[in-house]
Amino acid sequence: AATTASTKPQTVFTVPGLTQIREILALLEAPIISTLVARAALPVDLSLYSSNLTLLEFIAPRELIGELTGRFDYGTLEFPYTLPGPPADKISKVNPFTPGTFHLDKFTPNSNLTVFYTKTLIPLIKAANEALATPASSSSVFFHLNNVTNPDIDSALNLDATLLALLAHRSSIGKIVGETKYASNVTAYTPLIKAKDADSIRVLLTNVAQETSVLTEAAADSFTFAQDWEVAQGATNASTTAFITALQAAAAATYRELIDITTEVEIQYILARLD
Ligand SMILES: O=C(O)C(=O)C[C@]1(C(=O)O)C=C[C@@H](O)C=C1
Repeated sequence: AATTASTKPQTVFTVPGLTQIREILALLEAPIISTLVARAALPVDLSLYSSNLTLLEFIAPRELIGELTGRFDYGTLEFPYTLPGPPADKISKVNPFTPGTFHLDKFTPNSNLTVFYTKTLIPLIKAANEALATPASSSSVFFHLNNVTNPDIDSALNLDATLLALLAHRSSIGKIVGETKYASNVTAYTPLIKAKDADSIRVLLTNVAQETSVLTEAAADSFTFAQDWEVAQGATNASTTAFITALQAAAAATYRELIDITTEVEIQYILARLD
């Protein structure tokens, strides 16, 4: 049999099982929460996220260089079928899930995420930062920079970009979760896809117990990471500070949004599965 085999090596990747893909989602939680905590240790200047959207101006050239230098040319999603591009999400004008794209290395592929980040999460991060036991004029927890008009803006924007990229990456894995769920129940999904019945697909793929478990883990880890920052500063009441409470609120909002967007990506993916 070996002599008749194609000379072209061909790897067939199997669709991961639900346990496996959930483990991957779980492993992304620590970097997300720890970046969130590190970001909350720096001040938030709201003007960088509102009128002129300086954060997006900061990110745009990085994305452009990534594109021009081929850093996003990592190939197509290697599953045993042709992946169609799910349609644009409800805010984007352009398709944020281009055919074959898996990692979505870009920082801002999903407008829902960007809007959530700038409008909802940034105010929560600001509240957490202001609850830190540090002088209001200080630029950071451990040191003081004397240019108060520039409170470590570049560090803050770098952490914003990293956090956005992690959130985008986690959400894009919804495509794989979608494939896992479709593959394990083709007979149930097929008629719903043919009927374009997004609501029933949502009901079929939602798992409230798993969501509770994901949210509980995020709450526990945000507590631990935030407490570590307080301990490092020598806080005596390190487990009950306003910073920890505020940080946990930010983490809870982040994970609620992540589950919602991941669910939406799963639905969009499955809807296009038979195209
Ligand atoms: O683990 C799953 O079953 C998923 O679909 C992923 C996920 C999540 O984002 O963590 C999303 C929707 C489900 O209701 C539960 C969890």
